[in-house]
Amino acid sequence: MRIAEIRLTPVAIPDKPLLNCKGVHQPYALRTIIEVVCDDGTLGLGESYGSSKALAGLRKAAPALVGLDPFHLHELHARVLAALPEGGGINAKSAVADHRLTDVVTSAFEVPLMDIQGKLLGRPLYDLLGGKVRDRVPFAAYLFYKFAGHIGEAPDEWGEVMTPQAMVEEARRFVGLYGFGSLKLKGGVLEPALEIETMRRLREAFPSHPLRIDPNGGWTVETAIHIARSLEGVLEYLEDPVIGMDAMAEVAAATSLPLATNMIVLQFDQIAEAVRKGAVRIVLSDHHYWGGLRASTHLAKVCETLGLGVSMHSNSHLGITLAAMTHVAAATPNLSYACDTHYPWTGVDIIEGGPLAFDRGTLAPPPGPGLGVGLDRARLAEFAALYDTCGVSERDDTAYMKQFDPGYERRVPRW
Ligand SMILES: O=C([O-])C(=O)C[C@H](O)[C@@H](O)C(=O)[O-]
Ligand SMILES: [Mg+2]
Repeated sequence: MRIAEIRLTPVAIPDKPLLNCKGVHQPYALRTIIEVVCDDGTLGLGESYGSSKALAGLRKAAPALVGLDPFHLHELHARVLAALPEGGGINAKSAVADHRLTDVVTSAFEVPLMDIQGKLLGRPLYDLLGGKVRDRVPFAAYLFYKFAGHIGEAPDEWGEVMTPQAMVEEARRFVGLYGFGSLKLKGGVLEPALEIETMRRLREAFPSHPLRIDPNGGWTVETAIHIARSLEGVLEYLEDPVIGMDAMAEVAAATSLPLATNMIVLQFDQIAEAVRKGAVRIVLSDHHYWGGLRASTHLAKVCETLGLGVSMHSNSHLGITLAAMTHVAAATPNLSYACDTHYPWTGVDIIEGGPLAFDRGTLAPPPGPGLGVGLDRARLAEFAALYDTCGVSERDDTAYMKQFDPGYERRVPRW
């Protein structure tokens, strides 16, 4: 059995005006849907980034994969490396760490190949990753400060969330709708005193929910140490308070709070330095840039060996990604925290049966075979058409923020 055809479909999906330290989410988030078809007709599905660099890499590597045996994942990686000798990162504007293009492309195709393997074997994908160690995977509510609505549009159903009290209401709604048992706040948006107050109010309103905050490196070392000390005993972990390995190590040395990251440890060769410097105690995995589902389980094993915790990162995404995250999380014994997900903010999907439904903040991996999700071709065509017409061709939170506030400047650290 060989790969006969690969189809790549960039899509745009509606997003909300969610704030972070670099600006605000545009009205559409971009993704690429990947279909790998074998010569017997078996179809594997995948989902990856929609940035132009990621898409160009996927398009360049795809022809080199025709003829590949879907079980030969080492050969997949070798062919991707050969097809993309220029390497590089995937983000147009990355000032700091970036995701390695060859890992992103390998991962984007590894998921559909494993979907195919599962279908051929008649087994759910988690069985190809060692079997599930949990029936349901816990996810965290991903809380964002937000504007009421997009430019030129009426307020959305979540309305404006720009104060600590409004954030408590957002959290209540998330927990009421989806049952999430952990809360993550995207920080670095309001001045530090207000974000400390937000976390304290969340603690009062949700006394037993683990809490975390992630300003994406939006604070100076001084600000981060002040905030960390103010929130000791309140947070389960503090994610990427500052930018850079040395700055993270400085903050880590000054607080009892464990630091987590998806910004300074993005590749296997960055783990040793982080451990040597004591910069992080928790690494966020993400199969889209760590090199795939198997690489995510390898990362978890390395973390176990080094005494590091494992959590899971997300970006705005659809159900193929969520299914893949759930399979790998179900098969990761030392996943020590609820996984991040942006999924509820998206609210639409291109998978059959519509969006996957959380129950008490958890998801069971779709039963398979493979990923256990199918494509709704009408919805795929709809969001592919939106990609062509929506006017967003690259994520740029800062440029969109300038439309709300012409004087806005991108500053990291901001506070
Ligand atoms: O944990 C993280 O750093 C993220 O989820 C990255 C995302 O890009 C987030 O900052 C966002 O959606 O604004
Ligand atoms: Mg993060």
